[in-house]
Amino acid sequence: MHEFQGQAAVVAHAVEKSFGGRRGLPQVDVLRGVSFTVPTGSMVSIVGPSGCGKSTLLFCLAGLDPVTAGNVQLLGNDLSTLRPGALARLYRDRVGFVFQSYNLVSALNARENVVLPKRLAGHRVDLDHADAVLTGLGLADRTRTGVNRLSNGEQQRVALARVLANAPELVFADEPTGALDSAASRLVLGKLREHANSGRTVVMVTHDLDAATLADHVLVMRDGIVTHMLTGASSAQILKAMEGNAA
Ligand SMILES: Nc1ncnc2c1ncn2[C@@H]1O[C@H](COP(=O)(O)OP(=O)(O)OP(=O)(O)O)[C@@H](O)[C@H]1O
Repeated sequence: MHEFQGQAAVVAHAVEKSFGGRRGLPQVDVLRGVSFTVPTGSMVSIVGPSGCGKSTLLFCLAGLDPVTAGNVQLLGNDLSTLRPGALARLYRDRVGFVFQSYNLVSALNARENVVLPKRLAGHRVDLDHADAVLTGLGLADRTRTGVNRLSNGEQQRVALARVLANAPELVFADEPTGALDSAASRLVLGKLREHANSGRTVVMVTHDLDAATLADHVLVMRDGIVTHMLTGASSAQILKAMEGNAA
């Protein structure tokens, strides 16, 4: 169970993650043995009730938080042995993470936020390309606006543009439509779907079951485990799996 066919962009094997348990803090076991494979060129959604461990799983898969037990392979790299410099290079060249909290630089405008990773890496920056990516996300008239003057939904799209502008092989996105209205959500999801259609890989956490159906595969979680792995699922099928978990 929980195996997809195809070459793997991410492999999770018996992943466990606990917080606390030291200095008198109670131990919280958030991930309790999660195994699955994300095939290259696919889009995968992770759904489940609030607090079931979706964001924690995404951070562990992305190498941004160490696992307590088990193992993650990211684009063929074993995260348990990967040196910090190598992980930084993966993020510079091959992987992008869209944070739920955006993590934009508030003193810069939208286009400068988009080119910032390239600037920091000392690479040539292409502001016209940044504008084109922002325009594709409905932000044509916001490219030169300071991000501290943008709405939450606009900032969320700038954060996605910053990742997509680098065309990484693998994108992690934590609730990428959380602050968006339905029209902007459609734009964002369309771009993520396009990204996967071009042979790249997208792993997305979402509360929105309609959004989840755009993915090739849907992982349904409950209490730190993956209970269902659905392929080509409708929102009714996802809901049924989640309701089965709640019963
Ligand atoms: N650093 C931490 N220390 C202690 N507990 C944590 C920490 N991070 C997360 N948790 C706990 O882990 C559990 C899962 O959190 P997580 O954010 O992964 O859930 P989620 O499914 O993404 O929730 P939501 O849908 O509400 O965003 C929660 O009970 C949370 O309180």
